Amino acid sequence: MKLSIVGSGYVGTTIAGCFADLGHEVVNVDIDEEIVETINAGESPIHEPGLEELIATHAGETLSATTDYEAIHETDVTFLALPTPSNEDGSIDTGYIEAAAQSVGEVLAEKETPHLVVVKSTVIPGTTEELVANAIESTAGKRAGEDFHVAMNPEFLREGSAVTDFLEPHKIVLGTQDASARETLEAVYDPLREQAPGDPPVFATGIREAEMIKYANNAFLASKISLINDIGNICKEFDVDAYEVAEAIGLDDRISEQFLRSGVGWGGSCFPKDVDAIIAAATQAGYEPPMLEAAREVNDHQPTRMLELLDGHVDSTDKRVAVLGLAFKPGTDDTRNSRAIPIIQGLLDRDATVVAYDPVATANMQTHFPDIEYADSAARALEDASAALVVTDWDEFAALDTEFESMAEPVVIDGRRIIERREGIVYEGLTW
Ligand SMILES: NC(=O)C1=CN([C@@H]2O[C@H](COP(=O)(O)OP(=O)(O)OC[C@H]3O[C@@H](n4cnc5c(N)ncnc54)[C@H](O)[C@@H]3O)[C@@H](O)[C@H]2O)C=CC1
Ligand SMILES: O=C(O)[C@H]1O[C@H](OP(=O)(O)OP(=O)(O)OC[C@H]2O[C@@H](n3ccc(=O)[nH]c3=O)[C@H](O)[C@@H]2O)[C@H](O)[C@@H](O)[C@@H]1O
Repeated sequence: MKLSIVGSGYVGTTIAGCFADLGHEVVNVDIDEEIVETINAGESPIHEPGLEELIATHAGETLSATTDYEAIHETDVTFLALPTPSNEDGSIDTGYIEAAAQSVGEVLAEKETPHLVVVKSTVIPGTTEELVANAIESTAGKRAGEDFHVAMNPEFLREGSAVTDFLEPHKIVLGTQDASARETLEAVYDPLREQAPGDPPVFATGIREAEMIKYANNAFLASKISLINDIGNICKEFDVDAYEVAEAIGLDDRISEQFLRSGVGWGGSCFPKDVDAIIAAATQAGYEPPMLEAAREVNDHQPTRMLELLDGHVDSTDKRVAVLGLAFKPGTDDTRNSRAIPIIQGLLDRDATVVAYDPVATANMQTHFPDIEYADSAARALEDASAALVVTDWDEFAALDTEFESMAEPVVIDGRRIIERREGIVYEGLTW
């Protein structure tokens, strides 16, 4: 099939490369010329394992990119993979998706053959059928459900494993309001289902349900982490190892072992944004969700607890303190909503001299904190430091050993259970 994908960021580029690899003819439409040129040169504009190879293989053949929305005219299906960032009050900013939908409508005005517009972005229930359909109608001069169709197909990939997650999904959720849209979307995913291990189930549902499923999925996972952090904090009070507890409860199929790593909490471009967005939307609708508010509160508090553990060992005023790990999780250079941000801010509030290290995320953190010191290795960050705070579970931190000997005071506060307790260091785990 011929697919156009509007927005070529983490989601848009990943699904473009994967759909091309599955045999579809794909064009990426993005307003960013540099991204477009990069894809057309056979390179990936984002760092994701396996994506560079897919783009190199298919660019110039069945994969291309353009800034010209006209390319949509030649395609059957358009995916909208636009950002839906947070407004000040936590609600989603629908400006990007509305602008893109209007541009799509301008092209559909001249198109005579059937067209399906699929929302891939994470959006509040009602956005696809109302805002997106209306925006297209306004510029196309056509009717949704008659002249063109809309659908919602949430995405569950994770950064750092985006290609594998997309090609080997736990489920494919198709939100449609009519049979023809559902059949078209099923045809888009048929090649993926044929090759994916375990024949992932297709969950056909309504558009609003599909929109909500995405928020429910992320809210549930974020809450699961907050719950294990709450339990972990209790464990710490009773000198109980929260990781032993998590391992045991994870053996119960009803709980499952995944997302039970307690520590300094969840960050990234999605969990915080999506939890905020669904709380804001629910509150506006008249229901304040106490569980989700508590999940957010626990998450906001974990960095404070980590800093309080530090205070119990060291007065960090005018002392060098190492922060190991700046990315919101290992395998990415993304620092959006990283737990390192409140940790660094808390250290600066204590007048500590912060020396930070991350294998790949230094440049991104420099935009948040241009004036702190950045080391080029964990070993250098530890030199003369009176404490080290471990914020990201990069594997290389597990290998640190004699490097701790160069610290002024060998206090290690571990927010991710990545350093082993050992002789010669004063070790504090956040929840163990
Ligand atoms: N990043 C992730 O891991 C996941 C993200 N999502 C959701 O997918 C959506 C997209 O997220 P990302 O890919 O991370 O965003 P992103 O910020 O990485 O990429 C968005 C792209 O859209 C382009 N763009 C903006 N306005 C445009 C316009 N009018 N026309 C054409 N292109 C335009 C930007 O230049 C950028 O390349 C969001 O709603 C997000 O919540 C869902 C699952 C996973
Ligand atoms: O909507 C999205 O964008 C995506 O958000 C998350 O993916 P992502 O944010 O890339 O990364 P995760 O692996 O889920 O980690 C999120 C945060 O939770 C933390 N985490 C994760 C697992 C855990 O057990 N404990 C824990 O603290 C990580 O350190 C990280 O800060 C979801 O896992 C994806 O399914 C979803 O598509």
